[in-house]
Amino acid sequence: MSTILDRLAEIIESRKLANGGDPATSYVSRLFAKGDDAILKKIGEEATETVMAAKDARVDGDNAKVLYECADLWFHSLVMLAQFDLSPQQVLDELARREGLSGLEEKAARKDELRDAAETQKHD
Ligand SMILES: N=c1c2ncn([C@@H]3O[C@H](COP(=O)(O)OP(=O)(O)OP(=O)(O)O)[C@@H](O)[C@H]3O)c2ncn1[C@@H]1O[C@H](COP(=O)(O)O)[C@@H](O)[C@H]1O
Repeated sequence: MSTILDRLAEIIESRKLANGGDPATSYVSRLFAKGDDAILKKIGEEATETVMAAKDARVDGDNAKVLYECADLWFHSLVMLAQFDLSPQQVLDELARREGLSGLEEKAARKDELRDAAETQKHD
């Protein structure tokens, strides 16, 4: 059974100009026609709006606005993934790969790697 992420990704893919998408009738095609900068600008805007909604929710208790803005952010992230020929499944696979790996352990391992790389450079 396909998920909403798969179905949306499929619709978004069909909106690419190369697949017959029409900027006159489709918001997504319009974004593709504008290109990288317009898509990335939307991600920045939607991320900021999500942060602002979350901050406001702590004051006015309107958690629904957080959901609404987060949906906008996820949606535009799907458009960005399609622009780079990536799929939501690949993001889910990356999350699955990280399953059970503590963020703190991963961070410590990354620091060790950086330290080792710096040591190697010093001795080169
Ligand atoms: N899920 C969405 C979706 N979520 C948000 N949006 C649009 O994203 C935009 C969000 O931008 P803002 O909140 O900043 O509002 P705005 O001021 O209108 O935006 P801009 O003028 O800056 O573009 C709005 O125009 C929303 O309508 C979406 N547009 C489309 N979809 C899905 O994508 C499908 C294909 O859409 P079309 O390509 O338009 O047919 C649709 O059937 C939906 O399933």
